[in-house]
Amino acid sequence: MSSPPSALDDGQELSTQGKSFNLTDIIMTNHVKIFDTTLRDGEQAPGFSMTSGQKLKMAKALEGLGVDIMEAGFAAASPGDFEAIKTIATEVKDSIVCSLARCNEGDIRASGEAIKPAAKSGRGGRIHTFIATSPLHREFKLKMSMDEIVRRATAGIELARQYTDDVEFSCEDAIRTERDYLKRVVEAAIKAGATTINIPDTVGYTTPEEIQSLFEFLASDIEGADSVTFSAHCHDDLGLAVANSLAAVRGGARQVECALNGIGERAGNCALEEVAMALRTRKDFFGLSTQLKTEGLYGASKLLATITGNPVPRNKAIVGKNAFAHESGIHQHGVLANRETYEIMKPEDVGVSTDNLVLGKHSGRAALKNRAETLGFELGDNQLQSLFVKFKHLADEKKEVFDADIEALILGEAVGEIGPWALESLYVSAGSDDGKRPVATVRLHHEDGRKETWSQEAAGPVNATFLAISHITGQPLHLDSFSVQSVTEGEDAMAEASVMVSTEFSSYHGRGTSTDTVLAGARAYLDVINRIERRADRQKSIAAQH
Ligand SMILES: CC(=O)SCCNC(=O)CCNC(=O)[C@H](O)C(C)(C)COP(=O)(O)OP(=O)(O)OC[C@H]1O[C@@H](n2cnc3c(N)ncnc32)[C@H](O)[C@@H]1OP(=O)(O)O
Ligand SMILES: CC(C)C(=O)C(=O)O
Repeated sequence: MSSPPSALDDGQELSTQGKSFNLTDIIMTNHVKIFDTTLRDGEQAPGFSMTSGQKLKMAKALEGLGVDIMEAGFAAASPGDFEAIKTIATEVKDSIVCSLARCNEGDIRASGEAIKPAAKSGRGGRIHTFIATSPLHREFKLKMSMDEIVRRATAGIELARQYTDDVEFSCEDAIRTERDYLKRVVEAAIKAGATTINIPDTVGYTTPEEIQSLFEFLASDIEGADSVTFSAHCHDDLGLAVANSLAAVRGGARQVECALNGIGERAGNCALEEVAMALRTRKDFFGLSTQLKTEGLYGASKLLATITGNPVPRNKAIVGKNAFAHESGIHQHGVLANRETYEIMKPEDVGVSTDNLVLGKHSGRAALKNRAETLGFELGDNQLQSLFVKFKHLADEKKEVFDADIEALILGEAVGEIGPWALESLYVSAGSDDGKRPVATVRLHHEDGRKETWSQEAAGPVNATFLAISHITGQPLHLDSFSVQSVTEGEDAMAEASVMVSTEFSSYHGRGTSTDTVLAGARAYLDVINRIERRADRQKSIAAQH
């Protein structure tokens, strides 16, 4: 198979506006800087705002990922954002911390003050100042002439340079700006001292070919181009943000602005995890690297989803639950033979665990046998066939078949129903605002005849219920997740609760259903405890046999 042409093939001739030049002569570095804007453009989207503490937590995760620059906020936006940037600039050691500012004195001074802790420590902080340049924004939004915008940009950059040597300038809505005028603004910005020139596709309007040619034009036609880093900032209104960012890089951009999970204004920004893994996976094509520790991508993405309360869609590239999951028999068969049949990246390279064949109704014998073996069961052909029949029946009823379900099938048990513990009654008092905490009274009975009741107070009714169950069973569990979803429609909808728990040795998933959500939760929690106890019993009897 012949390899695809690299973006940086030696001697690649580019033609822009009738001129010819060699891109490798102009772009000396193969390092693409990752400028993360999760905490600024990402946070400014509805439903994604974070407290200062949450921003710091995310900032630490981004630092751990190895982003070159993190835009921590917009210092003039609010006292809270100012303080958050200042704290991040104090705490973050390995990434450059940046604040956004309009081209006006107040914003730039606020940004300069906010990043001072980073500047003082010698690491340096960045001020990112911007002004719109397109005709629409000039006429209707800013109501400024072309000359006035150039004056504002120049003055803003000069002021920013009094605080830091690291000044980024953005021509907002650059894509819809006349090329001649864009050239004029960018040249003025470079003369005024900007060290990074960002070309935003503010409204997600461009196409890969168009943006690549624009960056080639900048690299070849702008005076002072070789003294600055060109940067792309693409929005996803047409679903092209990642493709456009990669095309910009092919055109000469050496900084990509992006956000985890692709969050950002409207449809979002270029997704950090996607652009980073595209550069890594297709290094043969792009010939470029980032300094990201991509193994942290999945964890950082999950942290962001948890902090903002916005789950990552299952089918999201790189970090979605399905990104490395295979349910179809033919795919599973291929992956078991050689992962590369259906995987272009290693799950562990983005921090996803490798045990990810999802068993469901489309799965085949190969995957079932493999999972049974992973769980420690060697099956003969007849046993596998009989298990497969039971498994298919179960998969028709359940969306996903978990390890514990398979264990139960192999051992001939009904799924999620059999003890040793059974819930006899649950009574919960909650909802008053008279200062009393919710109380759950739980009565369980064990198959050995024991019956026990316990009342527990806690911050919430579900928490109180779980604590009471743990008290009776002697199983204090650490929850990985608890969720409830409606599985039928109408006022008496059936709720399905799902509980995930990790112990030292394994993960357990329990389910419970009821029209009462707290009762569904109690059943799911008890389901987990029963699974743990049954497994322990099994292991004891296996040990006794040997
Ligand atoms: C493409 C982007 O993502 S840009 C970043 C967008 N992010 C944000 O806006 C979040 C933070 N913003 C805020 O908190 C507020 O908008 C503030 C505090 C910055 C300003 O609030 P206000 O003073 O009430 O102004 P308001 O938001 O109503 O309007 C923006 C003003 O800035 C002006 N302006 C907009 N961009 C720029 C710029 N780059 N440089 C100079 N002035 C600008 C507008 O012309 C308008 O001026 P006017 O008040 O004289 O009409
Ligand atoms: C401030 C700039 C970079 C921006 O967010 C945009 O144009 O989308």
